[in-house]
Amino acid sequence: MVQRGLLIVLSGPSGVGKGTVRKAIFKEDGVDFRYSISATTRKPRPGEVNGQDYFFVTREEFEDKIQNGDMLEYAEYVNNYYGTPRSFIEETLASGHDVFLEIDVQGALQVKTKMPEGVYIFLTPPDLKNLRSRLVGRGTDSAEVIEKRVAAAKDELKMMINYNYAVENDVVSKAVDRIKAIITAERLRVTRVLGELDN
Ligand SMILES: Nc1ncnc2c1ncn2[C@@H]1O[C@H](COP(=O)(O)OP(=O)(O)OP(=O)(O)O)[C@@H](O)[C@H]1O
Ligand SMILES: Nc1nc2c(ncn2[C@@H]2O[C@H](COP(=O)(O)O)[C@@H](O)[C@H]2O)c(=O)[nH]1
Repeated sequence: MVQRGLLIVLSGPSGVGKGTVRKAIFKEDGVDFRYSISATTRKPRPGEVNGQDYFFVTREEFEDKIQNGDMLEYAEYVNNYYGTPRSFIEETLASGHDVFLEIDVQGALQVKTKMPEGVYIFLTPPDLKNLRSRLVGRGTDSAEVIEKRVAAAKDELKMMINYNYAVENDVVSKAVDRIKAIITAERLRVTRVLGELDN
């Protein structure tokens, strides 16, 4: 029987560096995670590619997917829907591959309720001032949207307690090493629990 893959959920406020850290992890030697591409009603930013960064859909299309049960989780965040297509997660885990989700806090907590065996990692900024300057420095959002994202972050940080791990993203390479260590330990724990080392 194929051993089920590990579900890894990286979450935290917008601008903390989830995408930056995730891309750096994926470049590391020996890392073979499958990335779950989310669906969103947000408009693509310059350079974003449909089917690679997100599946960009209309509100009507997204609401149809919700109705059809196609979303493992979804959230409305700063006036747009974001969600995780269910079939990719189920099929990929069943085929024995590890799946990596990079989603907001509302969504991560929904997934944790449904799939508590996953590894839930909250990426935290050194402080809120730093978070705001990362959002400003990224240059992708209006001042109004940045204020909404920082306001959301204040509530999201309070949810850190519900995660298995908190990782500070002070320096990208350090955050990458911390997350890799967590995943190595979790994989060993899961293997042991399944009794693979009994023989
Ligand atoms: N450790 C770090 N130190 C300084 N800047 C960082 C660090 N990590 C990420 N950044 C910068 O912060 C900005 C936001 O990063 P990123 O887009 O990866 O955040 P995110 O959490 O994925 O955001 P969103 O949830 O909105 O997609 C980027 O400009 C990125 O280069
Ligand atoms: N609940 C979900 N949140 C998601 C998903 N995909 C991305 N996100 C999060 O939304 C915000 C905003 O993203 P942005 O690309 O507009 O900056 C951020 O926190 C993302 O991590 C998802 O499938 N479900």
